[in-house]
Amino acid sequence: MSTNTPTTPSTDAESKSSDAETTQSDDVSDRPAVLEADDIDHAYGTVSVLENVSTTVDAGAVTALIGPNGSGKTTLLRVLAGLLEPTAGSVIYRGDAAARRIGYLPQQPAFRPGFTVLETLRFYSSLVGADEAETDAVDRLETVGLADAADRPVEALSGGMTRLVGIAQATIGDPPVVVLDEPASGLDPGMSRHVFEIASELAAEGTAVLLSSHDLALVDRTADEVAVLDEGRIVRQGPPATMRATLEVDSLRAVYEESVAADAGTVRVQGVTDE
Ligand SMILES: Nc1ncnc2c1ncn2[C@@H]1O[C@H](COP(=O)(O)OP(=O)(O)OP(=O)(O)O)[C@@H](O)[C@H]1O
Repeated sequence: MSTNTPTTPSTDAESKSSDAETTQSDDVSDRPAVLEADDIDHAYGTVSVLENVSTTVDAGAVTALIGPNGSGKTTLLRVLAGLLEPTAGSVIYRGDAAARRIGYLPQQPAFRPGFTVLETLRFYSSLVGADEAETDAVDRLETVGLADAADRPVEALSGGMTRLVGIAQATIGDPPVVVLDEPASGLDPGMSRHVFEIASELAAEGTAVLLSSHDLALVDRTADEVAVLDEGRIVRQGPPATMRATLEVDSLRAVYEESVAADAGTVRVQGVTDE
């Protein structure tokens, strides 16, 4: 990911965390941009939510958006995923031709009641023309650890299980870009780690994975690139190790605290909170 906002230089050595469990990719040099966003603004009515965001989302990498509540992460993800038209600027897809270019997990996934988990995923597989819709659906369920829930009606799932079905749904058709809005929200610690591992595995296979998260420890360990969003602007971006080194701090949490203006305990509401 690159932006026209403050950036930090990256080197291969710096991009690798010393954490033994890190899954960050080794090589940052040959990741082609799959999505290219240029000078994005977005406003809901008169409320400006994104300003001058220019960035790329790269193949073979996990890119994480972090930022306070209301800073514009969901809005930016939806613009990049092509689900929301920006008020100004453009998003260009530069990936390969694909039946499904972008898979998307919404912040609050919901599925039509009355069908089982397997039927639901089979339906999504058939939409993207998967020849082996049944096998594909079963594989996705196994990947997210939900094979035992295959025959359960979707309305009988817990919140965390529904999110896992959403993640499975987002990867159907092997889209070159997978956008996950807070994929670990509501998941227990083990499943949160598992979901980030899935993101890493997708990136290792060449997928451009873009996610948002408030779990800074998992982001620190997993993401190849991080963009810090504050009040609709990317205020810092780069590999987490580079950001830590630049600011001479030992955690992404400290980078975050140095980068955002929000006071703990107060949500800055764009269009309402005074500058
Ligand atoms: N449909 C909408 N109409 C008007 N304002 C909206 C709409 N959706 C979002 N907003 C406003 O846009 C701003 C950014 O919201 P967004 O959901 O993108 O933030 P976020 O960073 O994803 O927040 P969170 O971490 O709480 O999920 C907020 O001030 C929000 O109230």
